[in-house]
Amino acid sequence: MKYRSLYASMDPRKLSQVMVSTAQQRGLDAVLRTITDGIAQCPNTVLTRIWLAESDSLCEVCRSRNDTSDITRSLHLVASAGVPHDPQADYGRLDGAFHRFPMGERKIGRVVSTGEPLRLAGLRGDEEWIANPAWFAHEGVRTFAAQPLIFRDDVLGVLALFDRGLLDEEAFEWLRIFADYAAVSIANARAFDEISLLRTRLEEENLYLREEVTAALGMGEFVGESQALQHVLRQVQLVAPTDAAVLITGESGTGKELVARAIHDRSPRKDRPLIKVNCSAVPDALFESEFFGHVKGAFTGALADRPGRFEMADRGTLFLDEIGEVPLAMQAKLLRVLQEGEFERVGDTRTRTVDVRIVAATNRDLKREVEAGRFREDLYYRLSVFPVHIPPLRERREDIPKLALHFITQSARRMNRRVPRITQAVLSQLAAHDWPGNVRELQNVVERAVILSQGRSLHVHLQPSPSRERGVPSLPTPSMAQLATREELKRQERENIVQALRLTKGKIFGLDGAAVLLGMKPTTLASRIKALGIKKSKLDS
Ligand SMILES: Nc1ncnc2c1ncn2[C@@H]1O[C@H](COP(=O)(O)OP(=O)(O)OP(=O)(O)O)[C@@H](O)[C@H]1O
Repeated sequence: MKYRSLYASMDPRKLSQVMVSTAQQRGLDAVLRTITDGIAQCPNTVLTRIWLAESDSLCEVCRSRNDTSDITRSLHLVASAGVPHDPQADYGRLDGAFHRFPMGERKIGRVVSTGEPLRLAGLRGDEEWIANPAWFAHEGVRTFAAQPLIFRDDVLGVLALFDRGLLDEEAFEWLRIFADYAAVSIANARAFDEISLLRTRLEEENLYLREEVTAALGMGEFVGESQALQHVLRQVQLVAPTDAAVLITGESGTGKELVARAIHDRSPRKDRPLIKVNCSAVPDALFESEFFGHVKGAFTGALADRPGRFEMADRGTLFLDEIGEVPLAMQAKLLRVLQEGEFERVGDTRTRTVDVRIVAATNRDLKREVEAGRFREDLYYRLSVFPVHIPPLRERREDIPKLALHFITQSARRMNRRVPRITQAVLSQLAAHDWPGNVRELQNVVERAVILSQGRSLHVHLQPSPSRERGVPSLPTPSMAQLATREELKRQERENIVQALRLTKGKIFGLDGAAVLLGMKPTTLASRIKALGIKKSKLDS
């Protein structure tokens, strides 16, 4: 048997290369493999192995063997590599006879329990402690060396080496330095794995919560078929896949946030977060920290480092609601991050970079704000690359019945109640109202009405709408005080049904059918339609 140079084991240059390669790895498995594969390349190495102290339940091999009875820590073989004489032998296997050692048992266990290294050079192969003398002889093992892997006074495990050379003191010292370095890498890799796991868990949780919130608030679903809303939706489809900044304008409660979410959800950034800043809710003095974060001690109350909204939205979308409320001094800093993607946390000198798509919204006339000198013109143009305007509800009254029905169903479901009936009269009332608070006001009014209805017909209480006085057309409302002849009543009933059928596009059954609007059983309505000779084909006239 021909051996390589006896004293060339643990070549320091080779070891330092392995250290560099190890530093480039992140996860624990990769770090362990890099260490053992690296040492296996040193001259004379037969086999090198790492055992780490952990409980059986954390060990994959023990779990797969259903051998997780011992809940205390023992040593588990986690990495192995070598250069066998027999090319068929697999020295990378982890599940062999020496997979697990109880603490303190045999040489490996004792190195860990004492924290003392061990070097046994000049072995003959017949020493009493050797478990497999035939293997020692076959491989020509002359040295067994083991270094504890110690990180911050904690013995993590052991790095062991079976070598064909006579490992001298100096080489053994190199192995100790290497083991210290390996222990730090292992501890860091474990921390990295834990952080990755937590991050994945947080991302999953975040996704779950976002879906829950979306479902609970009925977000993401646009209701309404008016030309105006369809135009908005077409703009959303167009701009969403790009990275262009969007400025959404419209009165309060028109659905600006809904549009912002729709843009994000239809964009390539949809798997990253949409972070919202309500600029009207941030005190002037805290804007900078809110946007860019701060470092510990930057100001009174800055007890720890904190990332700002820009960092949180990295690779996602930042929704700046009420952008018109951002103070002038802050606008310059905002412009810089929009132009260069760079900023510093408050109290920090390090410049950070982010990749954020901006969607801003305002109910102010931002152009007028620019003219009045309250909003920077350059920032205005940066933000309004693609403007989207949502008209107020009073300019798209045809959306009101559908929206009302949508909110009735949604509220009833949320409150675990039967969906109350809504009559034509109530619908007329809603359609005629001016809705200064727009869709949100409609939603609130309907929600309140659903609570009061207790599962019966829906009644709403609205302040008289000024629109009536201005002669905005409303749906006919039958008056109880009016006396009518049989013929008039029949005509009114006919008109009423025709009106309801027009609103539902001829649909009788279902939650969005005319029967619900009229508060009738669908079968009764169907027979009335027949009796009154109403033809669906004539509804448009
Ligand atoms: N077309 C629509 N279909 C369904 N729901 C809508 C629609 N438009 C708005 N809403 C709902 O109305 C409520 C108000 O909408 P949103 O918060 O998006 O308005 P906003 O314009 O951002 O309001 P503000 O200016 O006060 O921030 C939300 O619950 C939203 O889901």
